[in-house]
Amino acid sequence: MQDMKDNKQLFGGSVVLIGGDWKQLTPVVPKGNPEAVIDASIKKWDEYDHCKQIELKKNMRVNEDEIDFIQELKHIGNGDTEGYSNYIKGTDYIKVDEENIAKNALDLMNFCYEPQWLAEPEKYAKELCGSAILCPTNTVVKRLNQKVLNNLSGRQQKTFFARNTPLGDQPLNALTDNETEYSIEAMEKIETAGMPPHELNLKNGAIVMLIKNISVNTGLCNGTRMQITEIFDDCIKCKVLSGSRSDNSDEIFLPRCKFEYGGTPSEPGIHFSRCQFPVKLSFAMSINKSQGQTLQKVGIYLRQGECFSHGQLYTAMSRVRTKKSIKIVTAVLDTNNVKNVVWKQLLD
Ligand SMILES: Nc1ncnc2c1ncn2[C@@H]1O[C@H](COP(=O)(O)OP(=O)(O)OP(=O)(O)O)[C@@H](O)[C@H]1O
Repeated sequence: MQDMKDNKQLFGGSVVLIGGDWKQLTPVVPKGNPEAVIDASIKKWDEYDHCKQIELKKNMRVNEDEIDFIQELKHIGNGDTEGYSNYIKGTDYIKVDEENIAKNALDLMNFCYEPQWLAEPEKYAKELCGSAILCPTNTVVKRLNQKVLNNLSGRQQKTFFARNTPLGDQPLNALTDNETEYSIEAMEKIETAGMPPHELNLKNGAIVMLIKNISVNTGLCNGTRMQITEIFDDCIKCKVLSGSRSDNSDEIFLPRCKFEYGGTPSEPGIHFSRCQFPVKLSFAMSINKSQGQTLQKVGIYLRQGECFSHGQLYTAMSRVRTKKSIKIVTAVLDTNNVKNVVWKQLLD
């Protein structure tokens, strides 16, 4: 901006509006400890002192009559130990109210995805799309997605295996047999948030998330939720259910796309390209991926691991409009306590 406007002031003298919520998740720093994450915050930017902060005070997502829930979300987001009776003194745990507890994954699944919705997924597309199971890590997300998919009745089911091709100097055929086997296996095992899996299980009626910006202007962007309506060998047909195209339930055809992995310090190991449909199952998703979404029901699954990073619990709980739209499976059976990580340096 400075170059374009030939002006050495910050942003070339233009007014720039940056929006965000300090209580929500931070940018991801691969393998970063809390100090590294805090260091990556905009608060550590040299020019941060030049920014004027304007506070938006009203929660527009939560229903206006949910006064206690609005207050509770503030307490959780700010990590308040005072004035919030659900805080367990001397710890970073809070007690979840009984009405928001689910006993296990099955309970949670039945809450988020009612059996009748799974039996007639096309009829209940909006309902299925309005729900999500959220977890702190992607490994658990994958397992839960498969569980819901198994319970979904769909007339067509297909598994698509990606084509993984090594990039860089050494082609696979230059390696010995053992090395080739190892390299192929290594590529197939790699899963990241920004790339579809090597093995993609799809079914008619399944809820998936687009993981590539196809056309931002027309609402087909990373994070758009859709329902699979037809599966072909070389493309999939999907109904768009979230974002600007959701009102007219547009249907689109998606071909396979190329994704690239490696070649950067945050993506160690083999450098390769993966050719796969640009979607991931999205009955369950990571809390990070849910940031920005508004949902009708949220199931938070913590049995395989508590929230471990700043703002995860707050982000997960603040996706919905009412408190009764949340159920949580806590880390330990018969305990209602969940960990709430808040790094105060990131707050105001
Ligand atoms: N001006 C408004 N009038 C009515 N409702 C609004 C308005 N702005 C936002 N909302 C409601 O709040 C919800 C969240 O809005 P939006 O996604 O723009 O907020 P956000 O700041 O990006 O939220 P978050 O960061 O928590 O995801 C919307 O789905 C909508 O229901």
